[in-house]
Amino acid sequence: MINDALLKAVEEELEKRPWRLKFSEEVEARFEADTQRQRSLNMVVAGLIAASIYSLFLINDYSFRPDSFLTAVQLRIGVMLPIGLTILWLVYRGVAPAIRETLMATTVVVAMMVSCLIFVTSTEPYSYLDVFSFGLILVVGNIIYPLRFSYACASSGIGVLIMLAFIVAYEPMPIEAKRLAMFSIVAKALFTLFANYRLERSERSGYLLVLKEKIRSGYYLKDNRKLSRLSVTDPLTNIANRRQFDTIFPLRWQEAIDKHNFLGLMVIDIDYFKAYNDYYGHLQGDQCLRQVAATIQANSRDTDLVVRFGGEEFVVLMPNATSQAVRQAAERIRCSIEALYIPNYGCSGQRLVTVSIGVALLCPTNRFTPDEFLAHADTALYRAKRQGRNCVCVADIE
Ligand SMILES: Nc1nc2c(ncn2[C@@H]2O[C@H](COP(=O)(O)OP(=O)(O)OP(=O)(O)O)[C@@H](O)[C@H]2O)c(=O)[nH]1
Repeated sequence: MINDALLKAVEEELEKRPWRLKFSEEVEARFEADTQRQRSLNMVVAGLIAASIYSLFLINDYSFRPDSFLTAVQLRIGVMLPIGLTILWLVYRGVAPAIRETLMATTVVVAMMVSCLIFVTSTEPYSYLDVFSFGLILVVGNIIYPLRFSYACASSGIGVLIMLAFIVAYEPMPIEAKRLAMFSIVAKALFTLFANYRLERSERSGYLLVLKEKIRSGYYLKDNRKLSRLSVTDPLTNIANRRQFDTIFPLRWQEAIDKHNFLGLMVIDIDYFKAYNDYYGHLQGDQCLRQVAATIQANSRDTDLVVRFGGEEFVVLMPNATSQAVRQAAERIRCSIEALYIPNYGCSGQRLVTVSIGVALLCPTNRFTPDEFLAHADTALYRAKRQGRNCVCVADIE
Protein backbone atom coordinates (compact mmCIF):
# COMPACT_ATOMS: atom_id res chain seq x y z
CA MET A 1 0.00 0.00 0.00
CA ILE A 2 1.42 3.43 -0.80
CA ASN A 3 2.14 5.59 2.21
CA ASP A 4 -0.55 8.21 1.53
CA ALA A 5 -3.30 5.59 1.59
CA LEU A 6 -1.77 3.85 4.60
CA LEU A 7 -1.45 7.12 6.55
CA LYS A 8 -5.10 7.92 5.80
CA ALA A 9 -6.18 4.44 6.92
CA VAL A 10 -4.12 4.73 10.14
CA GLU A 11 -5.59 8.16 10.93
CA GLU A 12 -9.09 6.80 10.36
CA GLU A 13 -8.35 3.92 12.75
CA LEU A 14 -7.16 6.35 15.40
CA GLU A 15 -10.37 8.36 15.08
CA LYS A 16 -12.63 5.28 15.32
CA ARG A 17 -14.20 4.03 18.57
CA PRO A 18 -11.19 3.23 20.74
CA TRP A 19 -12.71 0.12 22.30
CA ARG A 20 -12.61 -1.83 19.02
CA LEU A 21 -9.97 -4.54 18.75
CA LYS A 22 -10.00 -5.06 14.99
CA PHE A 23 -8.52 -2.78 12.35
CA SER A 24 -9.69 -2.40 8.78
CA GLU A 25 -8.49 -5.18 6.50
CA GLU A 26 -5.40 -3.41 5.12
CA VAL A 27 -4.22 -2.01 8.48
CA GLU A 28 -4.85 -5.38 10.16
CA ALA A 29 -2.71 -7.08 7.51
CA ARG A 30 0.06 -4.54 8.08
CA PHE A 31 -0.24 -4.93 11.87
CA GLU A 32 0.13 -8.69 11.57
CA ALA A 33 3.01 -8.43 9.13
CA ASP A 34 4.89 -5.99 11.40
CA THR A 35 4.27 -7.80 14.70
CA GLN A 36 3.90 -11.46 13.78
CA ARG A 37 7.52 -12.59 14.21
CA GLN A 38 8.09 -10.86 17.53
CA ARG A 39 4.70 -11.97 18.83
CA SER A 40 5.39 -15.60 17.95
CA LEU A 41 8.77 -15.46 19.70
CA ASN A 42 7.27 -13.84 22.80
CA MET A 43 4.57 -16.52 22.93
CA VAL A 44 7.11 -19.31 22.59
CA VAL A 45 9.22 -17.92 25.44
CA ALA A 46 6.13 -17.49 27.62
CA GLY A 47 5.01 -21.01 26.68
CA LEU A 48 8.36 -22.53 27.65
CA ILE A 49 8.28 -20.82 31.04
CA ALA A 50 4.68 -21.93 31.58
CA ALA A 51 5.53 -25.53 30.56
CA SER A 52 8.40 -25.62 33.06
CA ILE A 53 6.24 -24.35 35.91
CA TYR A 54 3.44 -26.72 34.91
CA SER A 55 5.86 -29.65 35.13
CA LEU A 56 7.18 -28.41 38.50
CA PHE A 57 3.67 -28.87 39.86
CA LEU A 58 4.68 -32.53 40.10
CA ILE A 59 6.17 -31.57 43.47
CA ASN A 60 2.67 -30.58 44.50
CA ASP A 61 1.25 -33.84 43.11
CA TYR A 62 3.78 -35.79 45.13
CA SER A 63 2.79 -34.16 48.41
CA PHE A 64 -0.99 -33.99 47.76
CA ARG A 65 -1.70 -37.27 46.02
CA PRO A 66 1.14 -39.83 46.30
CA ASP A 67 -1.39 -42.56 45.32
CA SER A 68 -1.68 -41.23 41.76
CA PHE A 69 1.74 -39.65 41.39
CA LEU A 70 2.64 -41.96 38.49
CA THR A 71 -0.52 -40.93 36.63
CA ALA A 72 0.36 -37.30 37.25
CA VAL A 73 3.84 -37.88 35.78
CA GLN A 74 2.32 -39.59 32.72
CA LEU A 75 -0.21 -36.82 32.19
CA ARG A 76 2.08 -33.86 32.81
CA ILE A 77 5.27 -35.19 31.18
CA GLY A 78 3.84 -37.80 28.79
CA VAL A 79 0.80 -35.91 27.49
CA MET A 80 0.88 -32.18 28.26
CA LEU A 81 4.57 -31.59 27.62
CA PRO A 82 4.75 -33.23 24.13
CA ILE A 83 1.54 -31.48 23.04
CA GLY A 84 2.75 -28.14 24.41
CA LEU A 85 6.26 -28.39 22.94
CA THR A 86 4.93 -29.45 19.52
CA ILE A 87 2.65 -26.43 19.49
CA LEU A 88 5.47 -24.11 20.54
CA TRP A 89 7.71 -25.54 17.84
CA LEU A 90 5.01 -24.94 15.19
CA VAL A 91 4.46 -21.38 16.41
CA TYR A 92 8.23 -20.78 16.42
CA ARG A 93 8.50 -22.02 12.82
CA GLY A 94 5.71 -19.61 11.83
CA VAL A 95 2.05 -20.20 11.10
CA ALA A 96 -0.85 -17.98 10.03
CA PRO A 97 -2.08 -15.64 12.79
CA ALA A 98 -5.40 -17.46 13.30
CA ILE A 99 -3.63 -20.84 13.56
CA ARG A 100 -1.05 -19.38 15.97
CA GLU A 101 -3.79 -18.10 18.29
CA THR A 102 -5.80 -21.33 18.00
CA LEU A 103 -2.76 -23.46 18.81
CA MET A 104 -1.79 -21.37 21.83
CA ALA A 105 -5.41 -21.31 23.05
CA THR A 106 -5.38 -25.12 22.73
CA THR A 107 -2.55 -25.33 25.28
CA VAL A 108 -4.79 -23.55 27.79
CA VAL A 109 -7.69 -25.97 27.21
CA VAL A 110 -5.46 -29.08 27.27
CA ALA A 111 -3.70 -27.89 30.44
CA MET A 112 -7.06 -27.42 32.14
CA MET A 113 -8.23 -30.87 31.01
CA VAL A 114 -5.00 -32.59 32.15
CA SER A 115 -5.05 -30.78 35.51
CA CYS A 116 -8.65 -31.88 36.12
CA LEU A 117 -7.82 -35.49 35.19
CA ILE A 118 -4.92 -35.44 37.65
CA PHE A 119 -6.99 -34.30 40.60
CA VAL A 120 -9.92 -36.68 39.96
CA THR A 121 -7.74 -39.79 39.64
CA SER A 122 -6.62 -39.50 43.26
CA THR A 123 -8.54 -40.73 46.28
CA GLU A 124 -6.51 -38.62 48.71
CA PRO A 125 -8.78 -36.41 50.82
CA TYR A 126 -7.09 -33.11 49.86
CA SER A 127 -6.53 -33.85 46.18
CA TYR A 128 -9.23 -31.35 45.18
CA LEU A 129 -7.39 -28.44 46.87
CA ASP A 130 -5.44 -28.10 43.66
CA VAL A 131 -8.45 -26.71 41.80
CA PHE A 132 -7.87 -23.36 43.51
CA SER A 133 -4.64 -23.02 41.57
CA PHE A 134 -6.26 -23.71 38.17
CA GLY A 135 -6.82 -20.00 37.71
CA LEU A 136 -3.06 -19.83 36.97
CA ILE A 137 -3.77 -21.56 33.66
CA LEU A 138 -6.07 -18.70 32.70
CA VAL A 139 -3.45 -16.19 33.86
CA VAL A 140 -0.98 -17.77 31.45
CA GLY A 141 -3.38 -17.74 28.47
CA ASN A 142 -4.86 -14.30 29.07
CA ILE A 143 -1.96 -12.33 30.49
CA ILE A 144 1.34 -14.13 30.05
CA TYR A 145 0.95 -15.15 26.38
CA PRO A 146 -1.35 -13.06 26.01
CA LEU A 147 -3.84 -14.51 23.48
CA ARG A 148 -5.85 -12.19 21.24
CA PHE A 149 -9.01 -11.20 23.09
CA SER A 150 -11.47 -13.36 21.14
CA TYR A 151 -9.26 -16.44 21.56
CA ALA A 152 -8.74 -15.63 25.23
CA CYS A 153 -12.54 -15.50 25.70
CA ALA A 154 -13.01 -18.82 23.90
CA SER A 155 -10.22 -20.68 25.72
CA SER A 156 -11.23 -19.25 29.11
CA GLY A 157 -14.88 -20.18 28.50
CA ILE A 158 -14.03 -23.76 27.50
CA GLY A 159 -11.48 -24.08 30.34
CA VAL A 160 -13.98 -22.89 32.95
CA LEU A 161 -16.66 -25.28 31.62
CA ILE A 162 -14.24 -28.23 31.75
CA MET A 163 -13.31 -27.39 35.31
CA LEU A 164 -16.93 -26.90 36.38
CA ALA A 165 -17.90 -30.25 34.83
CA PHE A 166 -15.16 -32.07 36.77
CA ILE A 167 -15.90 -30.30 40.04
CA VAL A 168 -19.62 -30.98 39.86
CA ALA A 169 -18.99 -34.69 39.21
CA TYR A 170 -16.30 -35.04 41.90
CA GLU A 171 -18.01 -36.40 44.97
CA PRO A 172 -15.22 -36.22 47.62
CA MET A 173 -15.20 -32.43 47.36
CA PRO A 174 -17.44 -30.66 49.90
CA ILE A 175 -20.20 -28.53 48.37
CA GLU A 176 -18.86 -25.36 50.07
CA ALA A 177 -15.43 -25.92 48.49
CA LYS A 178 -17.07 -26.55 45.12
CA ARG A 179 -18.96 -23.26 45.36
CA LEU A 180 -15.83 -21.37 46.31
CA ALA A 181 -13.83 -23.02 43.50
CA MET A 182 -16.51 -22.18 40.91
CA PHE A 183 -16.80 -18.63 42.10
CA SER A 184 -13.06 -18.07 42.15
CA ILE A 185 -12.43 -19.58 38.68
CA VAL A 186 -15.19 -17.45 37.11
CA ALA A 187 -13.84 -14.35 38.89
CA LYS A 188 -10.29 -15.13 37.74
CA ALA A 189 -11.52 -15.63 34.19
CA LEU A 190 -13.26 -12.26 34.25
CA PHE A 191 -10.33 -10.40 35.82
CA THR A 192 -7.78 -11.88 33.45
CA LEU A 193 -10.01 -11.28 30.42
CA PHE A 194 -10.38 -7.66 31.45
CA ALA A 195 -6.60 -7.34 31.71
CA ASN A 196 -6.23 -9.18 28.38
CA TYR A 197 -8.59 -6.72 26.66
CA ARG A 198 -6.66 -3.73 27.99
CA LEU A 199 -3.34 -5.26 26.94
CA GLU A 200 -4.49 -5.83 23.38
CA ARG A 201 -6.12 -2.41 23.14
CA SER A 202 -2.97 -0.61 24.28
CA GLU A 203 -0.80 -2.76 21.99
CA ARG A 204 -2.98 -1.84 19.03
CA SER A 205 -3.24 1.86 19.76
CA GLY A 206 0.50 2.03 20.47
CA TYR A 207 1.15 0.33 17.15
CA LEU A 208 -1.04 2.83 15.28
CA LEU A 209 0.70 5.83 16.84
CA VAL A 210 4.16 4.47 16.08
CA LEU A 211 3.17 3.59 12.51
CA LYS A 212 1.75 7.07 11.97
CA GLU A 213 4.96 8.69 13.19
CA LYS A 214 7.07 6.35 11.07
CA ILE A 215 5.14 7.26 7.92
CA ARG A 216 5.35 10.97 8.75
CA SER A 217 9.07 10.89 9.49
CA GLY A 218 9.48 9.08 6.15
CA TYR A 219 7.81 12.08 4.48
CA TYR A 220 10.04 14.55 6.34
CA LEU A 221 13.11 12.60 5.35
CA LYS A 222 11.99 12.59 1.71
CA ASP A 223 11.24 16.33 1.85
CA ASN A 224 14.62 17.06 3.42
CA ARG A 225 16.45 15.03 0.80
CA LYS A 226 14.51 16.81 -1.94
CA LEU A 227 15.30 20.21 -0.41
CA SER A 228 19.01 19.51 -0.06
CA ARG A 229 19.11 18.22 -3.66
CA LEU A 230 17.31 21.36 -4.86
CA SER A 231 19.70 23.63 -2.97
CA VAL A 232 22.68 22.31 -4.96
CA THR A 233 20.98 22.05 -8.36
CA ASP A 234 20.54 24.74 -10.97
CA PRO A 235 16.78 24.93 -11.60
CA LEU A 236 17.05 25.93 -15.26
CA THR A 237 19.45 23.27 -16.50
CA ASN A 238 19.12 20.68 -13.74
CA ILE A 239 22.89 20.31 -13.38
CA ALA A 240 24.99 21.24 -10.32
CA ASN A 241 24.98 24.89 -9.29
CA ARG A 242 27.75 27.17 -8.01
CA ARG A 243 26.95 26.23 -4.39
CA GLN A 244 27.65 22.56 -5.14
CA PHE A 245 30.86 23.47 -6.93
CA ASP A 246 32.02 25.55 -3.93
CA THR A 247 31.49 22.51 -1.70
CA ILE A 248 32.97 19.85 -3.98
CA PHE A 249 35.93 21.76 -5.45
CA PRO A 250 37.99 21.98 -2.19
CA LEU A 251 37.26 18.31 -1.45
CA ARG A 252 38.47 17.16 -4.87
CA TRP A 253 41.45 19.47 -4.56
CA GLN A 254 42.49 17.93 -1.23
CA GLU A 255 41.82 14.42 -2.55
CA ALA A 256 44.12 15.10 -5.52
CA ILE A 257 46.86 16.42 -3.16
CA ASP A 258 46.56 13.30 -0.98
CA LYS A 259 46.62 10.86 -3.91
CA HIS A 260 49.02 12.89 -6.09
CA ASN A 261 46.46 12.86 -8.90
CA PHE A 262 45.93 15.44 -11.61
CA LEU A 263 42.84 17.61 -11.52
CA GLY A 264 41.33 19.00 -14.74
CA LEU A 265 39.16 22.08 -15.00
CA MET A 266 37.22 23.46 -17.98
CA VAL A 267 35.54 26.84 -18.08
CA ILE A 268 33.03 26.94 -20.93
CA ASP A 269 31.34 30.10 -22.15
CA ILE A 270 28.70 30.42 -24.89
CA ASP A 271 29.82 32.75 -27.66
CA TYR A 272 27.78 35.85 -28.42
CA PHE A 273 25.03 34.78 -26.13
CA LYS A 274 23.91 38.36 -25.50
CA ALA A 275 23.27 38.69 -29.21
CA TYR A 276 21.36 35.37 -29.16
CA ASN A 277 19.20 36.58 -26.31
CA ASP A 278 18.56 39.92 -27.92
CA TYR A 279 17.60 38.30 -31.23
CA TYR A 280 15.55 35.29 -30.05
CA GLY A 281 14.35 36.48 -26.66
CA HIS A 282 15.03 35.33 -23.13
CA LEU A 283 12.83 32.20 -23.24
CA GLN A 284 14.59 30.87 -26.31
CA GLY A 285 17.86 31.78 -24.57
CA ASP A 286 16.86 29.58 -21.64
CA GLN A 287 16.11 26.72 -24.00
CA CYS A 288 19.54 27.14 -25.59
CA LEU A 289 21.20 27.07 -22.13
CA ARG A 290 19.39 23.77 -21.36
CA GLN A 291 20.58 22.21 -24.61
CA VAL A 292 24.17 23.31 -24.04
CA ALA A 293 24.13 22.04 -20.41
CA ALA A 294 22.72 18.68 -21.49
CA THR A 295 25.37 18.35 -24.20
CA ILE A 296 28.22 19.13 -21.78
CA GLN A 297 26.81 16.60 -19.32
CA ALA A 298 26.41 13.95 -22.01
CA ASN A 299 30.06 14.38 -23.04
CA SER A 300 31.48 14.16 -19.51
CA ARG A 301 32.35 11.18 -17.34
CA ASP A 302 30.15 10.18 -14.40
CA THR A 303 32.95 11.21 -12.07
CA ASP A 304 33.16 14.74 -13.55
CA LEU A 305 31.20 17.52 -11.93
CA VAL A 306 29.33 19.59 -14.52
CA VAL A 307 28.28 22.95 -13.10
CA ARG A 308 26.35 25.96 -14.29
CA PHE A 309 28.73 28.53 -12.90
CA GLY A 310 26.53 31.50 -13.66
CA GLY A 311 24.75 33.06 -16.66
CA GLU A 312 26.04 31.37 -19.82
CA GLU A 313 29.18 30.04 -18.18
CA PHE A 314 29.76 26.38 -17.26
CA VAL A 315 32.54 24.57 -15.43
CA VAL A 316 33.58 20.92 -15.59
CA LEU A 317 35.73 19.61 -12.75
CA MET A 318 37.59 16.44 -13.75
CA PRO A 319 39.20 14.40 -10.97
CA ASN A 320 41.98 11.97 -11.80
CA ALA A 321 42.46 13.48 -15.27
CA THR A 322 45.30 13.37 -17.80
CA SER A 323 46.38 16.15 -20.10
CA GLN A 324 45.24 14.23 -23.17
CA ALA A 325 41.85 13.30 -21.64
CA VAL A 326 41.11 16.91 -20.68
CA ARG A 327 42.00 18.28 -24.11
CA GLN A 328 40.00 15.55 -25.86
CA ALA A 329 36.99 16.09 -23.62
CA ALA A 330 37.07 19.85 -24.20
CA GLU A 331 37.30 19.39 -27.96
CA ARG A 332 34.52 16.80 -27.87
CA ILE A 333 32.25 19.20 -25.98
CA ARG A 334 33.04 22.10 -28.32
CA CYS A 335 32.30 19.98 -31.43
CA SER A 336 29.12 18.50 -29.97
CA ILE A 337 27.69 21.92 -29.22
CA GLU A 338 28.51 23.18 -32.68
CA ALA A 339 26.91 19.99 -34.04
CA LEU A 340 23.63 20.92 -32.33
CA TYR A 341 23.22 23.40 -35.20
CA ILE A 342 21.41 25.92 -33.03
CA PRO A 343 21.16 28.98 -35.29
CA ASN A 344 22.42 32.29 -33.94
CA TYR A 345 21.54 35.00 -36.45
CA GLY A 346 21.90 37.59 -33.68
CA CYS A 347 25.56 38.09 -34.40
CA SER A 348 27.12 39.03 -37.66
CA GLY A 349 29.42 36.48 -39.17
CA GLN A 350 28.83 33.53 -36.86
CA ARG A 351 25.58 31.73 -37.66
CA LEU A 352 25.56 28.91 -35.05
CA VAL A 353 25.71 28.70 -31.25
CA THR A 354 29.26 27.75 -30.24
CA VAL A 355 31.35 27.76 -27.09
CA SER A 356 34.83 28.83 -26.11
CA ILE A 357 36.67 26.69 -23.58
CA GLY A 358 39.55 27.41 -21.23
CA VAL A 359 41.28 24.33 -19.83
CA ALA A 360 43.66 23.93 -16.90
CA LEU A 361 45.36 20.82 -15.61
CA LEU A 362 47.36 20.52 -12.43
CA CYS A 363 48.68 18.04 -9.90
CA PRO A 364 47.67 20.13 -6.89
CA THR A 365 50.22 20.97 -4.22
CA ASN A 366 50.15 23.42 -1.38
CA ARG A 367 51.96 25.93 -3.65
CA PHE A 368 48.62 26.70 -5.36
CA THR A 369 45.16 27.48 -4.11
CA PRO A 370 41.98 26.25 -5.82
CA ASP A 371 41.11 29.88 -6.69
CA GLU A 372 44.42 30.34 -8.52
CA PHE A 373 43.74 27.14 -10.45
CA LEU A 374 40.32 28.47 -11.45
CA ALA A 375 41.86 31.81 -12.44
CA HIS A 376 44.26 29.94 -14.78
CA ALA A 377 41.35 28.20 -16.52
CA ASP A 378 39.55 31.59 -16.77
CA THR A 379 42.59 33.20 -18.35
CA ALA A 380 42.71 30.37 -20.90
CA LEU A 381 39.03 31.00 -21.67
CA TYR A 382 39.67 34.68 -22.39
CA ARG A 383 42.51 33.68 -24.66
CA ALA A 384 40.08 31.43 -26.54
CA LYS A 385 37.67 34.37 -26.85
CA ARG A 386 40.45 36.62 -28.15
CA GLN A 387 41.53 33.97 -30.64
CA GLY A 388 38.12 34.22 -32.34
CA ARG A 389 35.89 32.00 -30.13
CA ASN A 390 34.63 28.46 -30.85
CA CYS A 391 37.97 27.00 -29.77
CA VAL A 392 39.82 25.41 -26.85
CA CYS A 393 42.80 27.01 -25.09
CA VAL A 394 44.96 25.31 -22.46
CA ALA A 395 46.41 27.28 -19.54
CA ASP A 396 50.17 27.39 -19.00
CA ILE A 397 50.75 26.57 -15.38
CA GLU A 398 54.29 26.71 -14.13
N1 LIG B 1 18.22 33.45 -21.47
C1 LIG B 1 19.09 33.61 -20.48
N2 LIG B 1 20.12 34.44 -20.63
C2 LIG B 1 21.00 34.60 -19.65
C3 LIG B 1 20.87 33.91 -18.45
N3 LIG B 1 21.91 34.26 -17.65
C4 LIG B 1 22.67 35.14 -18.35
N4 LIG B 1 22.11 35.35 -19.56
C5 LIG B 1 22.55 36.24 -20.61
O1 LIG B 1 23.83 35.84 -21.12
C6 LIG B 1 24.37 36.98 -21.76
C7 LIG B 1 25.84 37.02 -21.53
O2 LIG B 1 26.38 38.01 -22.36
P1 LIG B 1 27.87 38.49 -22.31
O3 LIG B 1 28.42 38.27 -20.93
O4 LIG B 1 27.91 39.88 -22.85
O5 LIG B 1 28.64 37.56 -23.26
P2 LIG B 1 28.39 37.10 -24.74
O6 LIG B 1 27.33 37.91 -25.41
O7 LIG B 1 28.11 35.63 -24.72
O8 LIG B 1 29.74 37.41 -25.43
P3 LIG B 1 31.06 36.54 -25.35
O9 LIG B 1 31.02 35.77 -24.06
O10 LIG B 1 32.16 37.55 -25.37
O11 LIG B 1 31.07 35.65 -26.54
C8 LIG B 1 23.61 38.22 -21.23
O12 LIG B 1 22.79 38.75 -22.23
C9 LIG B 1 22.76 37.66 -20.11
O13 LIG B 1 21.51 38.30 -20.03
C10 LIG B 1 19.76 33.04 -18.29
O14 LIG B 1 19.57 32.42 -17.28
N5 LIG B 1 18.90 32.92 -19.33
